[in-house]
Amino acid sequence: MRGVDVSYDGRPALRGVDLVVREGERVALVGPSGAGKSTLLRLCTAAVRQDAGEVEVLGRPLARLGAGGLAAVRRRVGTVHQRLHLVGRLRVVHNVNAGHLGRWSTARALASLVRPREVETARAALEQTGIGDKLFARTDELSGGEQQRVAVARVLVQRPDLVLADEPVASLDPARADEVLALLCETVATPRRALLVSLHDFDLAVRRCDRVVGLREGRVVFDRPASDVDEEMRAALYDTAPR
Ligand SMILES: Nc1ncnc2c1ncn2[C@@H]1O[C@H](COP(=O)(O)OP(=O)(O)OP(=O)(O)O)[C@@H](O)[C@H]1O
Repeated sequence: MRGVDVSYDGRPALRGVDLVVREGERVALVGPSGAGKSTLLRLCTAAVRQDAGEVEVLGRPLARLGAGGLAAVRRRVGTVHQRLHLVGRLRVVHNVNAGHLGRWSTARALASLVRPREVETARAALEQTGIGDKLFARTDELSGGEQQRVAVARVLVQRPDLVLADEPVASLDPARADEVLALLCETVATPRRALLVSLHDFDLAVRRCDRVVGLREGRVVFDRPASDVDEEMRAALYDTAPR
């Protein structure tokens, strides 16, 4: 992103944001509520459009792409949203298999709703997130934390080049949060992939990611390797005295 401004109804949400995420990097976005983290993530799939500046994703300038070009980029991007976008009345296996939809034909996708395909792949992804036994459970009968893990399993089967995750561990207990974030980091641990993840847990961001970007009131206030992040930066971000 270069010089990106976004506003909603004239109220600025991002101001002059510059951000580069390179292949192989795991980058955390941290900052108080309303800082613009979700907006920044939504820019990367053109779910939100900038008022000024440029957004390039996987080498493609989003503003200059037509519907086909945008769809091609989106197929290579996996997302875990705050709202999980799961279909509650479907079995878990179908929600995990939604990760294949960019590659499957419509006929195959419909057939899979009747008789699920790639069941072992879905099971393996769920086992990685710790809920292998929920493969055939109804999704809306799972707890919030379990549903969050279904959304992560969906990204695991998609194997995208870029993972965008908006608070992907918000409803998990600390131990599970750490595990699931580690898993997301692992899915992109190949040279050509990357992860951009917003987190409320500052310590988790520093512990698990390569770089930490602090956002406040729509501006980048720091962008540093995790090993350089210190208490002063945390304090500046959340307006608290250093501990
Ligand atoms: N669809 C929208 N319409 C109007 N204003 C919005 C919309 N989405 C976000 N905003 C505003 O833009 C600003 C940035 O919001 P955003 O959701 O990007 O922040 P955030 O850092 O992700 O917050 P949180 O940590 O609470 O999720 C906030 O002031 C928010 O109220």
